[in-house]
Amino acid sequence: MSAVIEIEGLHKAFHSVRHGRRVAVDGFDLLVEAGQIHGFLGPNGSGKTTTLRALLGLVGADGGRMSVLGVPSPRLLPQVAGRVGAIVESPQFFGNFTAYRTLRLLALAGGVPVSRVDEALEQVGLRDRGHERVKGYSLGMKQRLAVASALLKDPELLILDEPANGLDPAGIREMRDLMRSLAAAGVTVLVSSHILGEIQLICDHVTIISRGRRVAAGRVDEVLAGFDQHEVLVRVDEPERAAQLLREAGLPVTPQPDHLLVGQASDPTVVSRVLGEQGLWVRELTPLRPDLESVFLELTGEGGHPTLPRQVDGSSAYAPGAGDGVINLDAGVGGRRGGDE
Ligand SMILES: Nc1ncnc2c1ncn2[C@@H]1O[C@H](COP(=O)(O)OP(=O)(O)OP(=O)(O)O)[C@@H](O)[C@H]1O
Repeated sequence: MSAVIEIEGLHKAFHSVRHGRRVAVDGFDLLVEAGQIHGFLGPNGSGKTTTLRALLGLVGADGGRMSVLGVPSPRLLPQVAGRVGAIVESPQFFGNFTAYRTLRLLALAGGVPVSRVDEALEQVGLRDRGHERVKGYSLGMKQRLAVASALLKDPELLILDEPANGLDPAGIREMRDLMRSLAAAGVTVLVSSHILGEIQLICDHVTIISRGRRVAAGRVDEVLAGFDQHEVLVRVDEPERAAQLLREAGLPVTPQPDHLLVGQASDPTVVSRVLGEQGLWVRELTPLRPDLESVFLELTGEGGHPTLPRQVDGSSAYAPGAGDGVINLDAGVGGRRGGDE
């Protein structure tokens, strides 16, 4: 896999008379490889937009190394700009123009064949409505028009900053389908968001940023596996007796009001066997898998974990240093490893 975006050690601080110096991005790393739909996740104000703006030369970085499609960015970005589509700042469209006219103007200005206009409208599902005025468009349609404007040059890489922002569930689903179809067509997509369910549904890889630093990166399933406690939820008629039997079998049990949480149950049949052998039959046995939301909340310290962000990393290219509160997951290996907390 070739690197499409590489960021190493990006630093950016803003200075203002009122707030003084504010560090927005603090030694951040990002690796996006060809063919990925890569989710860039972080809470509000964690540095996502600043990172993307710095990558594209819309704001100057204070330090770090960045490249896009193999060339140093932003210095040599113009060399590959024709292969990159990006929507980092919401484009404003003239309400009285149709989508077709809008894109035609952009195509002419950008030296793109006008024949691409219909194709781009088709790609975002606006072909049938392309001759309507933009002011009559829904927010979702405007977002899709924005994506169409980035697709005009038929890019290899598409960078989208919060494309689902402000969309209703139907609009979010349209955006998701659009990204999937682009990825199927071979476009590498980097999409920032704080809508975690969306990212989990669309993206194969993820990088999580918190307070300007990367706290997790890798394949979504590997990042999630690093947080799998192998817990199962058990419902049974005699919970107290069941808890005692399970503890005697060496399994940690946390009683809840209407069920038991049993840890270290990577093989849930152990639980049913221990209980069944004593005549206790389970009514429900559900393995609990972490989702991106719970992992995100834990990593970004927004879920009641006041500890410093830890790092989960499925990418060998940026194996974090030892002894810095890091969890390092080798590609393809689940489970927690390395220095934890
Ligand atoms: N032009 C600017 N001047 C001063 N501070 C800024 C500027 N742009 C961003 N910041 C600050 O940098 C930090 C990171 O902001 P950034 O917009 O990159 O975060 P974000 O992750 O994109 O957030 P959101 O999801 O809310 O868009 C914030 O504290 C923000 O206030």
